Amino acid sequence: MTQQFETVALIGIGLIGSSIARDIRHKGLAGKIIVSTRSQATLTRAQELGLGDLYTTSSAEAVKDADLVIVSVPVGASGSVAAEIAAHLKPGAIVTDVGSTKASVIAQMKPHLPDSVHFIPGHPIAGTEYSGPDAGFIGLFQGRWCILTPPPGTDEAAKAKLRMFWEALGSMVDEMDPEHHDKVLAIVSHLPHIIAYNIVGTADDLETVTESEVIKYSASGFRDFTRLAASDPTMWRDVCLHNKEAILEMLARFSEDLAYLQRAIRWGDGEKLFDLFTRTRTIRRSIVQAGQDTDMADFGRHAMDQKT
Ligand SMILES: NC(=O)C1=CN([C@@H]2O[C@H](COP(=O)(O)OP(=O)(O)OC[C@H]3O[C@@H](n4cnc5c(N)ncnc54)[C@H](O)[C@@H]3O)[C@@H](O)[C@H]2O)C=CC1
Ligand SMILES: O=C(O)C(=O)Cc1ccc(O)cc1
Repeated sequence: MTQQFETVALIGIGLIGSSIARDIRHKGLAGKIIVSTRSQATLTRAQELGLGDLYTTSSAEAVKDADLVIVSVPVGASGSVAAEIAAHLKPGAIVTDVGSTKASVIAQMKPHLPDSVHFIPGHPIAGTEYSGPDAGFIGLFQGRWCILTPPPGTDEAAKAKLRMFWEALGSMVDEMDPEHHDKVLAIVSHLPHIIAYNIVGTADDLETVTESEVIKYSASGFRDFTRLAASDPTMWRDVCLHNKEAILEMLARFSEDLAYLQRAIRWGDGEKLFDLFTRTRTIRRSIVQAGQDTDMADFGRHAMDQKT
């Protein structure tokens, strides 16, 4: 594939940042990759893995010659990263992010960024429950959606360049307004994680009652929840705090529907249960048909052998 950017700066080099680094290198999309992260230990690990060409703990230093800056940090840290890099960005650079929430990231970052750069927030809908630079792998974004939430009036050429970048990583790209993104992601991603954290927590509280049978028999539906509930605590704390309104709205809807289900069970209303379970099965089948059911964690474990 041909080079798309002279210099790319990656701020944050965990699961997502390091997967992007591996893909950029693998596909030859940039002349130079600059890796920056706050902690020296993570930076040293990124260097050992050979994820970039230059390494620095200073995000200001990292961005100064970059044509594309990708911020891949927990959403609660977006504002401080924007404040650190703002005065050092190259005019004409594209600044993007990969955060799981969008309205809050825009509110945190935009006020700091100069008009001389193109700020185009993004969110690849691809990941695993693992984190850190070792967890990334080539091909994470292949066949996955990436949602861009460009502010009104965003330069079309810059948007097209970023779109081409994600397409080169194998993604399908969509555009949305940030509030809509946050509502959609609240139901398809944030709520499932919160439900998983909750059910695993409840089971853990019951351990004295169940005498460790939860662990022993966990090759059942519970096991699927434990995968999601093993996701990074910092990342998911930030998602909850930064998509509060949409998550609370979806949780309220969820609780109402759960009460309906509870009532159907209490009153032995088999028809209601059967109808719901039939409807949901159709949804699963359409997801499988659309090819969106790959177990990313298994794929990740397999692909981690490839490294860079
Ligand atoms: N994990 C997943 O499955 C997905 C995560 N995302 C989003 O991607 C972003 C990054 O997530 P992951 O790569 O999974 O996290 P991670 O925990 O694997 O990596 C986070 C990186 O950010 C660095 N970092 C933390 N605070 C920082 C700061 N203030 N300044 C500079 N670097 C800092 C850490 O050292 C680490 O390198 C998050 O916003 C998350 O919401 C998006 C799609 C999927
Ligand atoms: O591991 C999983 O099943 C995920 O759902 C990965 C994921 C986590 C957060 C995102 O914002 C997007 C994708």
